[in-house]
Amino acid sequence: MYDTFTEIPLSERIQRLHDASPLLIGVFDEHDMLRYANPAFRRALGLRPDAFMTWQDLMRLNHKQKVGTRIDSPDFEAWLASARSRRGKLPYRGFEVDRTDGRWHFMTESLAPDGWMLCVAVDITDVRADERSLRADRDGAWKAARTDALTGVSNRMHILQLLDEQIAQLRSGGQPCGIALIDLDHFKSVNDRYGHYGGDLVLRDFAHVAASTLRRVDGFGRLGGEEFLAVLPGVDRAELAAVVNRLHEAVRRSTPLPDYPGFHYSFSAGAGMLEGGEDALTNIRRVDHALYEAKGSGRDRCVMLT
Ligand SMILES: Nc1nc2c(ncn2[C@@H]2O[C@H](COP(=O)(O)OP(=O)(O)OP(=O)(O)O)[C@@H](O)[C@H]2O)c(=O)[nH]1
Repeated sequence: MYDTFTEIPLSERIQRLHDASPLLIGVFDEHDMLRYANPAFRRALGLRPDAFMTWQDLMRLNHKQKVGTRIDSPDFEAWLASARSRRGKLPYRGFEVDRTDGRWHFMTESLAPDGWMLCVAVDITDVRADERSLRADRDGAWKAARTDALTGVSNRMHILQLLDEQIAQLRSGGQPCGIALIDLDHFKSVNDRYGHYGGDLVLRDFAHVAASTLRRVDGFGRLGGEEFLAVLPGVDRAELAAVVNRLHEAVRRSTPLPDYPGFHYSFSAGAGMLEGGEDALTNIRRVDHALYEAKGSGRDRCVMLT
């Protein structure tokens, strides 16, 4: 398509506007890999013109080089897990971002049904600065209310809320959704042998491994104790089984206790497709039966509901 006055192709005109704009414009694919970023986006996040990476690696780079997004948390992995638990879960959201150079951005995320995401941010450093600390406190409280303090993933309330949203989607004719109820095996003996602190390290490791294995659109939260729930929109039974299988393999490779490099742990899972005709707790009860069966038949396995 051509601009009628100047004969410049519209796509090129849009490209030039992006290149010159102080707006940060970035596009991530369904695997959260950066696929497009305009120069302002690259400058703000300290990215070279030819660099493409996942959002997680981008945040790692920002944290290491102290550029771009300000990440003050002493536990970077917990910060990452917490940020991921909210990232790309809604069709649209906007939030304020604090940068290491003292500037502030209002970042928006627009999600397409296929998982691609458009991120556009505007500099708001000079706007309503007086109320910023108030807003930051409010946002901090909002996040804390949805985050599991030990592992950084969604807490019980937040993951059940994500589950409710998927049930509502299903009821309005939306995509299918898989769920997996996961329980670490023999966790009491992990605590007995390595102490409560050792047990906590294992819980954090599992949350980290799961967050790295699942997709951005997936929900993942700790229901309590050593029990977790994964919510996987858009998968069928075979894909659901493959995801849990990948998680099993990743956990088998993991060595969460630095003082005991030979220590490994496992989990059992019950998994199935979400039923739109049932509420969240009834759905969880169904996969809980499968989890019980997985425990009873030897652990370190997943039982899929038919
Ligand atoms: N370290 C630590 N332990 C916890 C936490 N929450 C719950 N636990 C412990 O997790 C253990 C769960 O034990 P059980 O429910 O008996 O199950 P299990 O030993 O994992 O055995 P199976 O589930 O049958 O494989 C208990 O010892 C709890 O004290 C926590 O936040 N940190």
